[in-house]
Amino acid sequence: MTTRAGFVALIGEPNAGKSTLLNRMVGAKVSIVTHKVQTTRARIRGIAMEGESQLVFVDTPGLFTPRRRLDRAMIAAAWGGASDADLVVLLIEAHRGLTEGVERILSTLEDREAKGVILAINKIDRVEAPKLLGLTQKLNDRFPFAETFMISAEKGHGVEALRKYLAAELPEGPWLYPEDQIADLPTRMIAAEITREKLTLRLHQELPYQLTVETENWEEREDGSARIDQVIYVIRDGHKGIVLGKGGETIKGVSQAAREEMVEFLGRPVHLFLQVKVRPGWLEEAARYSEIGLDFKDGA
Ligand SMILES: Nc1nc2c(ncn2[C@@H]2O[C@H](COP(=O)(O)OP(=O)(O)OP(=O)(O)O)[C@@H](O)[C@H]2O)c(=O)[nH]1
Repeated sequence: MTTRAGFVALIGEPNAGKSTLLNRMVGAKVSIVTHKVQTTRARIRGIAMEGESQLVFVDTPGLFTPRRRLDRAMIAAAWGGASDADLVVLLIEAHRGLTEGVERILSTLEDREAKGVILAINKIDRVEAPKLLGLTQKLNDRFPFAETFMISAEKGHGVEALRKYLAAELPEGPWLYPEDQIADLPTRMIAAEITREKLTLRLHQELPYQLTVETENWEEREDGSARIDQVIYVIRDGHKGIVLGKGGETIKGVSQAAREEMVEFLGRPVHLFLQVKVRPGWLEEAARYSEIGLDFKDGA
């Protein structure tokens, strides 16, 4: 039996549908979908098994024009992730086509002499077939993609075919993560991710970009419940206020929503304790960068 395994980087403009696609791909055989699981190579977003292949999806933050130092580090990490990956999938939006942003990404791919890049045209539910064919032609004239897929990450169209293709293209080799390790979910990380998601939902654009959630303590209680202590780290005092909200309203809401989801996920009662702490200087702390899997040798 030949096993295959490798890293797959999903790249694309913000809003292209990377998270949606990732969730689809990881699908029922979910292992981990979290920003918080790290390796020395890149941040792992999820692992999918397809036949005898293990696909490890690595994170690439949205590609945009970097302003701050951390942003630049993020971009470097994104590209680091892409160049480290065995396969790179460029996700673009069918109705937006070859935008300036996509053009920039293609130029970068050219500069880096990226080979075997797979094109996935997403949101095909939003355009008519003739337009789609024209776009496919245009993009393939612009860049030598190894393969083109037309998908709707949201509706699930074409996702299975893409996943099967990726699985077959991965290099032969042993699985990177033992099956039992995948099954044994890093629940702490998932719990942190749940809280982060609730913060995102509640704060929208206000969400401090450099916010992290960590599960600091997890205690199994005799009555079958779990006590989970988490810290929301922000980089400056002002952010603390945003997360807490007026009279603590925001954090209360977040805590309640997160707790409910954790109860559902764990199938037992949860006592959730959230704290907001300022970790100043985080931005400029090089050590932190490497800890969160960021590599800023290019450009930062
Ligand atoms: N119509 C349609 N909408 C989609 C499809 N896939 C994703 N979307 C929507 O597009 C939006 C962006 O999707 P995300 O998965 O968050 O995009 P992303 O690339 O991860 O975004 P960033 O995190 O900003 O980089 C969401 O509102 C999705 O529901 C699709 O196939 N069709």
